[in-house]
Amino acid sequence: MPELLKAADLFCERDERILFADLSFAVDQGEILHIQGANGAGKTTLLRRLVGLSWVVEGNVTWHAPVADGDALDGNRFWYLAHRPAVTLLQTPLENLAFAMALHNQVLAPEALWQALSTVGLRGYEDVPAHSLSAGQQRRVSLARLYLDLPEVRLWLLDEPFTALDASAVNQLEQRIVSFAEQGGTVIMTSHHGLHHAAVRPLHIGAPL
Ligand SMILES: Nc1ncnc2c1ncn2[C@@H]1O[C@H](COP(=O)(O)OP(=O)(O)OP(=O)(O)O)[C@@H](O)[C@H]1O
Repeated sequence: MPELLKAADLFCERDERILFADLSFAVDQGEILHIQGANGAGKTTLLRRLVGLSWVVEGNVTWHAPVADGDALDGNRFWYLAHRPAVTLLQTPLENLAFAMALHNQVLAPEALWQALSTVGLRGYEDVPAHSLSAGQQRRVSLARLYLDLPEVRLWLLDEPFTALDASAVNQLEQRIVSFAEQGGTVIMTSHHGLHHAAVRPLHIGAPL
């Protein structure tokens, strides 16, 4: 079976500093690729390149089909949760989640959205504007997408998903990531937070920590 995602000979230079060079790796189904590195090492830049949102990384990325630099992947088949939670502050958590679904050309029953929000601890906050939520609650709005049942979404790209979460939410997200991988899903994530499981494969970029 071909790898789900393959990156070859990636090279990135910013402001005359080489962030990474000759970087090659592949990710298979059921794996969790944990991109690690110091602040500024280029983790977000790399993740954006894998999704096709970066124009500054040379090299080849293949996700079943070639993904050119600046050529976004088919968004219906993966979740990309960026470093900042993509939450529209004037919308409620429910509206944010429904909008994310619409971008995926999906319509789920409202009960499924309520359930996902409840799972991430936002019961009672479904209908308040997101600007009145705390940083951790806004992160949870973004993470609620990971609790929707979308069989065609087999890849998650998560940029620092644990940011602003309390200990129990960190624990819950760890378990969710692991169970997704155990069901054959693939996760590529950046995090300064350690994740310990047999399915985790570290990928270190930049100078040794
Ligand atoms: N738009 C930009 N223009 C110029 N340099 C940039 C730009 N975006 C990022 N950089 C630089 O690229 C380097 C890598 O940034 P990136 O956000 O990928 O790092 P990171 O490893 O994700 O860091 P952190 O752990 O702090 O989130 C940084 O030195 C940053 O200043």
